Amino acid sequence: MIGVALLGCGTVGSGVIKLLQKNSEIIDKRIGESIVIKKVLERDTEKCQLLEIKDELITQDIQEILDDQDIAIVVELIGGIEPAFSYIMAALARGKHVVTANKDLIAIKGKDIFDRAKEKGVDFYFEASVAGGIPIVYPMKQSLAANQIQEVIGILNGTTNYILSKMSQEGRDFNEVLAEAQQLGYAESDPSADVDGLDAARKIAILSSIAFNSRVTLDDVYVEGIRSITAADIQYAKELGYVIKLLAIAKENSQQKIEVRVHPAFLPKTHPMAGVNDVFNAVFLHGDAVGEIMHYGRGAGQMPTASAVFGDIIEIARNILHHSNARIGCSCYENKAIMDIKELEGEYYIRMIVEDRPGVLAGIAAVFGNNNVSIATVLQKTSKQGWAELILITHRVREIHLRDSLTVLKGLSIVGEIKNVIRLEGTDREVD
Ligand SMILES: NC(=O)C1=CN([C@@H]2O[C@H](COP(=O)(O)OP(=O)(O)OC[C@H]3O[C@@H](n4cnc5c(N)ncnc54)[C@H](OP(=O)(O)O)[C@@H]3O)[C@@H](O)[C@H]2O)C=CC1
Ligand SMILES: N[C@@H](CC=O)C(=O)O
Ligand code: NA
Repeated sequence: MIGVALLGCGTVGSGVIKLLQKNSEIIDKRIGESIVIKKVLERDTEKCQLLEIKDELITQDIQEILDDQDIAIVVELIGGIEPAFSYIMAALARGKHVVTANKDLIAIKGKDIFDRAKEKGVDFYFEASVAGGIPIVYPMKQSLAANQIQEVIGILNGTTNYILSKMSQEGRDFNEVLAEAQQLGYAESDPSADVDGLDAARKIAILSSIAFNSRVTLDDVYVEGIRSITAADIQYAKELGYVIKLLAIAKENSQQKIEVRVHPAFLPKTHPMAGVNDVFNAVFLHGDAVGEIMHYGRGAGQMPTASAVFGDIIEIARNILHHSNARIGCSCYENKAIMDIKELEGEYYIRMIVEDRPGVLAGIAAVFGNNNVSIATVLQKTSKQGWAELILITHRVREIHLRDSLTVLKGLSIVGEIKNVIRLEGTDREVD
């Protein structure tokens, strides 16, 4: 028997219990030993009772779990930084193995946790923390371990992908779709973490650390969310042959600097990630040996996330049975610099309101030209009371030059408003 304690009986915790109730026979046969839930920490005991968990298993006291010698694996599913961090550190200190889905914690406190796990010779697994049910953490640490990873591009947040998909395909309103995503159990307890890009930033911090063997924390990630995306931007993207996705991007350049950012992006309709819709996530990566690969599946939701959590429990159980715990630890043995977003080079979509009269376009083009920004595409749209909407796509330019141009343009009387600026991604992809 391998004893497990669950901390938290919310969306994911309940999923883990349901999965064991449904598939315990097959799980136990695959491991060669039975997995038994010995305790569930939950402040709202009614939630557990609904799942037909025996009353005596439910506790509100973490000490009962820490002191129980029969509990080998602690599964943290309460979320947030505290008390999750203290509970995990205490469990590791007691020689217990830990599984978590908590990307908030790993992206900030990862180093402390990995150090403690190493010191105690125990396992710390976190597959569900990135892209929910999609296997990506373990494959990167294991199956792809012989590769130098050059880039990782992810759609890593189910809630925002669901919102953008519904806005794009059904023309629905942002707030209405967000409420639906919350209802479906996709969103974080504070959904601004999803909408403002923080959740995806935490996940790409974790993947970058694994990919480039250097600790990347949440503070290192440049972040923009999706609140600025309007129906007009989505429509122009379609007209120009793109879709808008919230992308999480990590690359290593030739000077071993790490570029790590989360922002909405225009992605060509032909890109493999352009068809990733609704709550689905995808991680697209390039390794020097494997070439391009894409992992695709449900990035949020009760049972997909429980699937990833349980995969970790099973792996640890096997390690316990074969006395092989702590085989796969943290691989951040380098200390690489992080690139400033202003050093970025890329193509940009710009939507602005300008005066609709002769010479205006030439004036705007001159500002861009003077700042080394070359324009690839210009569209002029609806003209209202002397004002027109101008859509521009740049060639590949330095972000600092684009920002300088926009600062000058904002000061011109011919420019009413810069409505939005969105980066393009995946336009230079070479298919090998
Ligand atoms: N939902 C998803 O699709 C995914 C979630 N995750 C991650 O999984 C974790 C859990 O998420 P999720 O299940 O959605 O969250 P929920 O809010 O549904 O569940 C968390 C549960 O933990 C309980 N809890 C919180 N603090 C304590 C505490 N101090 N003591 C006892 N119980 C506590 C909460 O009770 P109460 O309600 O009373 O606060 C709640 O029942 C998070 O880290 C999240 O980021 C990862 C991938 C996908
Ligand atoms: N809120 C997250 C849940 C999984 O991490 C998301 O929407 O992807
Ligand atoms: Na995962």
